[in-house]
Amino acid sequence: MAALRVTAQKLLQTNSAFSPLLAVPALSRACHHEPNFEYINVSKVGEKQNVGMIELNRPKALNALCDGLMAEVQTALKQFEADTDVGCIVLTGAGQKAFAAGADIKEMSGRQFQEVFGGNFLAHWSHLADTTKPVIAAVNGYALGGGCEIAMMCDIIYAGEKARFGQPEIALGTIPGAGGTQRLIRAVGKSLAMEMCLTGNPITAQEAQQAGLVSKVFPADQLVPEAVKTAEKIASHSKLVVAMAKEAVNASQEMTLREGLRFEKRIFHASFATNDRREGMAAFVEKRKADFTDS
Ligand SMILES: CC(C)=CC(=O)SCCNC(=O)CCNC(=O)[C@H](O)C(C)(C)COP(=O)(O)OP(=O)(O)OC[C@H]1O[C@@H](n2cnc3c(N)ncnc32)[C@H](O)[C@@H]1OP(=O)(O)O
Repeated sequence: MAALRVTAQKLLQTNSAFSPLLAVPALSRACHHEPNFEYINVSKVGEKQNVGMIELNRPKALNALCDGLMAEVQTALKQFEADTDVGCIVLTGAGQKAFAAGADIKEMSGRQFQEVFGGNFLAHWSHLADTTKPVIAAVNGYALGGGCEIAMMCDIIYAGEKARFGQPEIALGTIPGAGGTQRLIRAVGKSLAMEMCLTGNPITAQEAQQAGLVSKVFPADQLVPEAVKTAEKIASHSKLVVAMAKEAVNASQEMTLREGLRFEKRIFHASFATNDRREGMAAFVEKRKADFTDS
């Protein structure tokens, strides 16, 4: 309990001037099992405390994604995956200047080919894309390089009005390595993806929304509360069936239309094996609210 109080105090002190968490209407609570995170803030938020919140917290380095930070994100995601109360996760950056300005260039600059190739550098980042619970990226400010890539690993991207999305690796003499070319082309099409990767120029939140990278744009101070509101809505449904829906949507990126349609239908059939499908339909017929048991 004392540790919980200290963590909550730390959360408030660290970000009291600008933390988007403070704008979340429902009480946010630091996680019970929280190890000593150095680079991120982790809490459960929402009225029912069923939304996992991960806030990248290296504001002096514009939340650059050093190895330690990415390892902590992986740990927090594993915790939320295992937490049966959590139905959705929100990933955001501390402050409004940056979601994340990319991989930590200072850390990366001395690395050699044999180290990055031999050690399969960046492989562990994909944990974010493999999460079975839905993840919403709430992007204020810069989402550049790896920052844009981790946003694209999430299932939904909401942006603040001043967000900037870009793949500026070309100016560093390298190229995106955590899905920047592949996910971008699927999200915005070849011409814009190519332009972004070859010029390094970022696009605005509004351009990203028009092109399809972002689903909604909000005033900066409303971004996280809106993301939490959506996360709460998702968390109010059956976690089992939410995972099925997420898998079906994601499958389309890797399948032909014919394969995707078959896969979707089979998952739809599978939902009939769940108690929650029975409960959801019974609740509609009986004109009452469904009481899902995630079974
Ligand atoms: C994942 C893969 C495969 C690759 C990558 O992600 S490579 C990185 C791609 N990202 C970038 O190239 C962006 C680098 N940052 C910038 O261009 C600028 O910082 C900016 C345009 C985002 C903001 O410029 P501003 O003038 O407002 O702020 P700065 O003084 O430049 O930055 C403040 C502070 O943060 C440090 N910083 C920023 N980005 C990074 C980064 N990616 N890695 C490490 N450190 C970063 C910056 O050095 C400065 O700190 P110091 O004053 O202590 O040097």
